[in-house]
Amino acid sequence: MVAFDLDGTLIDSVPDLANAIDRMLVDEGLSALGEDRVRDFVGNGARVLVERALEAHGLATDDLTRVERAHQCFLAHYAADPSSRTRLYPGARDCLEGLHQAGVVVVLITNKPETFIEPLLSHFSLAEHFALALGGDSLPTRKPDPAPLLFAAERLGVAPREALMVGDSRHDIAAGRAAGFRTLAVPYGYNHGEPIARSHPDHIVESLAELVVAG
Ligand SMILES: O=C(O)COP(=O)(O)O
Ligand SMILES: [Mg+2]
Repeated sequence: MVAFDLDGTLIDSVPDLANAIDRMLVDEGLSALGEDRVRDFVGNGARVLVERALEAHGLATDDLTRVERAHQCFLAHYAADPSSRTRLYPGARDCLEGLHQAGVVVVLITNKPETFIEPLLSHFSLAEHFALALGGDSLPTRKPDPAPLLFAAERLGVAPREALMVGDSRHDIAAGRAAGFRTLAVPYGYNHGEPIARSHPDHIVESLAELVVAG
């Protein structure tokens, strides 16, 4: 079984995430931050993304009324336009098709809210590749907690040591290691501005086109 992360691994979604964050900020009377700033905030789900954008404006995130209003505002903007600027990374489709042809079970484990998974996978005609897709709010905990990975392995009857987690961020590598999966990282995604090598994944590939299925 191969478990893929979504944002920063299969799709370059920051242009649409940043657009929705910036629209939310303008609605809140704040200035837009732009893609380069927002890129480093992605990885721990929508609410944390919103909190980091507010913090970047020096606002305290213990104002729960403001955070919740901003969160709902971001979700509405992102729901209205989740894919028009988002691109599939080179090699992603070939990799998924190759795994499919090799008979490998593929699942999606993202920290993105579950509601956005289906529209994005449909937009890129990728839904058929995934036996299971879990979002950041599908279970009580999300990556770096191993729970979604272990849930997927159990649901599909796969031993964790026979599974591989593929991702772009330290949260993917930490979750994979904690679940007993092997880990493979791509260096082109979003990792809070840090090189993913610092997380010591078992493998790093420059492109998913290089992903070789072992065993
Ligand atoms: O939405 C996020 O924060 C990150 O999503 P990902 O887990 O697919 O990278
Ligand atoms: Mg990611």
